[in-house]
Amino acid sequence: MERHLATEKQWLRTRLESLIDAARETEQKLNRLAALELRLLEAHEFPAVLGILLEDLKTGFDLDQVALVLCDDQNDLQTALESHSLPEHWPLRLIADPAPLRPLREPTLGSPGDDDPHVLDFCGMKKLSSRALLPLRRGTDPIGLLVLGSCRAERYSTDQDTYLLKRLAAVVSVCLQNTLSAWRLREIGVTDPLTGMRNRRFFDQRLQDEILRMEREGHALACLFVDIDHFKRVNDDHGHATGDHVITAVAQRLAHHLRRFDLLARYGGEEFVILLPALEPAEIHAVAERMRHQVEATPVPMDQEGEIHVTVSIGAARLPPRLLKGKPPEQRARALLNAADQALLQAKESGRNRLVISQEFRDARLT
Ligand SMILES: Nc1nc2c(ncn2[C@@H]2O[C@H](COP(=O)(O)OP(=O)(O)OP(=O)(O)O)[C@@H](O)[C@H]2O)c(=O)[nH]1
Repeated sequence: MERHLATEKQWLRTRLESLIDAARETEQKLNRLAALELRLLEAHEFPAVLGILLEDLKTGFDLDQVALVLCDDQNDLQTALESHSLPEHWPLRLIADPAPLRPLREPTLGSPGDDDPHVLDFCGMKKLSSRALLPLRRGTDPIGLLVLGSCRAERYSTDQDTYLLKRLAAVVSVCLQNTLSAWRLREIGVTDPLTGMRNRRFFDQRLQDEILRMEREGHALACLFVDIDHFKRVNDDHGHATGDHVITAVAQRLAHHLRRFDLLARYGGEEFVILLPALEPAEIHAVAERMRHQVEATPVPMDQEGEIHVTVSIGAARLPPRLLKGKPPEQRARALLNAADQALLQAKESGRNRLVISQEFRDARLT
């Protein structure tokens, strides 16, 4: 009898210890999940949010795959992501039409099946033994799908409780929406509403960055001021709305000649400013001439009243890497802008529809 009791006591002790171990493990998991959610809520930009989801979640929770599908139904998420140059190996797919995600309303656990949305083809679902599909939603609208995958079949089974996964999906949904909203707000603040090009505020920030970059990388920086000639006449003869249309068309013609990392901004009224890093004097001359010539040669078609011919005057300056080296970036920026502005004035005074390159630029040719 005594022996029997001792065995039972031992069995109970072992059982209790294993329950305590399981509870401890669950508590640790909960703490890790809470910490990850907190980091997500504190992250404000896409690289941070996506890095937490696609890398930290995978390593921190011992998963074999974490992939993300996001709906880009307003066509700007791609632009937002491209502005950050994210790692190419991240398993991330954008879809324009959220329809394939609509049937998924709750987390779906178990082994990958033929019913899984076909938009998951990209993330190697076939190699997984179990997966959790977490629908991301704004109210009832799908905004994406988070996939957690494992090579262990028991990791996600159909009978598992989904409370924590639902909570994670809700936090991820809110974070992704907030990040996109913040990006959209920032974009509005730095975009010219008429032309869709960058505005002066963005240009001023970028100019400082480019000056610092030129110091680091040792290349030159060119600035072009471009002003539509006799623009007042366009407004007077055709009305303000037509004038707006012409400003937008000229902006598009100028933008056509830029490289990915050049910058075109509307500086004000009918004046644009362009930054061209790392170009030789002859290249600056060539690109500015191409812009001037294209505006002259391509009249702006109007809806009802034929087309409008306009020309532009361009003032250019190039700050060579060694010029004003060691001076504060603001001083170098001001010198570059003043030189380009003076050149524009000369282009206007000497007859318009022409390119003038500042004296600094000519001096730089000798260095
Ligand atoms: N439609 C339209 N007109 C604008 C806008 N901003 C400024 N303008 C007009 O642009 C004209 C600029 O005129 P001016 O600065 O006298 O210069 P200009 O007639 O272009 O002559 P030059 O620059 O000397 O060749 C003014 O009539 C402004 O009212 C805008 O956003 N839309």
